[in-house]
Amino acid sequence: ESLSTDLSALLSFRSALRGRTLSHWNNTAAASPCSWPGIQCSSSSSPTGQRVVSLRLPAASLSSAIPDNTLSNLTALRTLSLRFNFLPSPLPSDFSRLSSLRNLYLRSNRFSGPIPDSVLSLPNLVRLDLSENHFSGPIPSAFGNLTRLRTLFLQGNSLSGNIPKELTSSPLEQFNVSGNSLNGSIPEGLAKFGVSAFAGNDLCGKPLALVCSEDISLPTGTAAGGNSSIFGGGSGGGGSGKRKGKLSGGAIAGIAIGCVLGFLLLLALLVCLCRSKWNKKSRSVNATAAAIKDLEFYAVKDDEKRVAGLESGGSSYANQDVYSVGAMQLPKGGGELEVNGGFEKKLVFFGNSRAKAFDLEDLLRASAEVLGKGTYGTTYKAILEDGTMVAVKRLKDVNVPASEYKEKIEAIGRMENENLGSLMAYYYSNDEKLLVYEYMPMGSLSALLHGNKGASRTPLNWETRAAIALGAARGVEYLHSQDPSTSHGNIKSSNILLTTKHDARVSDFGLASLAGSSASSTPNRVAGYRAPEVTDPRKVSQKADVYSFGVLLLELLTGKAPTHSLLNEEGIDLPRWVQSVVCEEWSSEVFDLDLLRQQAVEEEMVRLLQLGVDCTAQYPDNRPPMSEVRRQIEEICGGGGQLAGALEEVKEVDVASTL
Ligand SMILES: Nc1ncnc2c1ncn2[C@@H]1O[C@H](COP(=O)(O)OP(=O)(O)OP(=O)(O)O)[C@@H](O)[C@H]1O
Repeated sequence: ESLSTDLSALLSFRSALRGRTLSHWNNTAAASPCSWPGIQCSSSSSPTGQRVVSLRLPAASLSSAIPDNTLSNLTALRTLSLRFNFLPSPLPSDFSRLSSLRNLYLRSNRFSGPIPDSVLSLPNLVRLDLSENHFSGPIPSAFGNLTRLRTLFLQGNSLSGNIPKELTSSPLEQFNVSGNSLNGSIPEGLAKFGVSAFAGNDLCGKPLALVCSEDISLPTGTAAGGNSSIFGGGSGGGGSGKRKGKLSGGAIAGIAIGCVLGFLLLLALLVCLCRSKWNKKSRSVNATAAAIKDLEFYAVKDDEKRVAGLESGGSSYANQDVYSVGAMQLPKGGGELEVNGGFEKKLVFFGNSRAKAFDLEDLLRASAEVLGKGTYGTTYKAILEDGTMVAVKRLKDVNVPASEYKEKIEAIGRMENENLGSLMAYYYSNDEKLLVYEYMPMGSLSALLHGNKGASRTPLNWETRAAIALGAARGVEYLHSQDPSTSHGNIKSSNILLTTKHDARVSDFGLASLAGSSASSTPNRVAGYRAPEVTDPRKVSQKADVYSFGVLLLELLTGKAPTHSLLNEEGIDLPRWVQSVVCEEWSSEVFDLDLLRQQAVEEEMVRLLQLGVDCTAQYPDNRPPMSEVRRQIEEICGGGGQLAGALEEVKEVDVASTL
């Protein structure tokens, strides 16, 4: 068994299932599947050699049953996440071959029937999530044999019967069976998981307020019929005639206790009902807070992209994959934000067509990944249950009153142009400000230019760069045309997002004026784009935008980020570096090597470079307006017709391999 066994297992899995993510699994590009989306391998220096150890395909539109002899051949697999798909039963019968499996996440699929024996025979399972499926029948007592099991999520199925007491022999730390058809008493050792772990069943015993009937021991006098027991003196039969027709002291006490218990039960039921209603209402907000705290934790802890759940670690709908990432444990339960003030606990959508396409609850259920931390907050990619992908920006340190905030965000939402990133919705509370954008699958120009330096990357040709420059110029020109005081304030390559056709969309506009004081401490990567006259980044202008756009043009042509180490070593910025080289001679030295291969377009490249230099003039008045910049780019690059041709060509490029 080796990586090649894993490769063929994955290929047979791919041909049997054909999901969205699987179409990016490219067997011709590499003999190793380790760089395919969703796959992680062990290091080649590990004792067993390089093997596939993690397969994560959340919300990948997988909808047919997994056949035998596919996944089960990934015998070194430790984590398998197939949550939020449409997978039906059965699991492959050879599933138990995955004996190294630690984490199995199958939440929100269409699995039905009894919980499969093959899962119960995975001896090393630590985390198991089978929630939100259609599993039925009893909870097998064999769970008790999984001696390492720490997380067991079975909520939202149709399981029936008792909760086996054997479960208490597993070292469970997380447990949830809510929303099934279970009955009987809750085994004592599980009471610590709280009411929410058991709600929505017919269960009794701690932690529920419903006391099991066998625990209610009433005085004997109340229980028996017989000739004189309840009318007698409680001693059974020997009552005097005087007492006939009267209740004995014991009977009265019994009835009184019965009444009190009955009342308590009723009260408990009422409390349960109210709580579940309240929980439903408040979960969204609390979960957002807790979830985002979780995500934040990851963003802070590790800059790498990590798959995380956008769900509350503390609620019954707890995180799953998050817990399997490395050895880190997320803080649980915490993160409850007290939200005050009159605001609507819902997403506010823009535009009619997309109105209410999803709600906050959907967003909270989405799986999420940190895309990056920017000036105004952290951005996450969230995959909704139906597969829709959105980018969610959590703003930090917003420094304007609510009314002004809403007004500004709504002004941003009203802007529509094919070269502007589209703001779909926002969420506002005192503690959380979220912006939901359309997700751009190709990522940013920054990633495209500087992301992949390996041999496998596809160089970005002149036509593509010119088309991106023109699209971005059109987007910024549109913004500037709204009002002389409207400006972007943060033009840079990570804010130029690309569609799969490499169309440029300018994003992040309008946020500068909302930012709090912390945004004024400029990170290096932003500083390179900033016009020299800008001292407070919150006070932006159209002329300052033109300067930043000029830096962007120079970046496109030189392939150097404004923070490039070469520039830092020389202690100068990109515009000055370009000028210093160019002044000596209009040499091709400045251009990206990838561009120099296209000798034929050097003249155009030089003209665009000159435009970049003009835009980055020291004095704002010497910079051309954006409409002029756009016009010149059109002229230099041959306008619509030629670019359209270039785009057609770009479509052919394997988009996945360009990043
Ligand atoms: N809608 C989106 N689709 C895809 N990727 C996005 C989207 N929005 C942002 N990103 C990417 O997420 C990352 C973080 O974005 P974010 O806007 O938070 O920070 P930034 O662009 O690096 O800095 P700043 O906040 O100063 O704009 C960036 O790499 C950005 O390109």
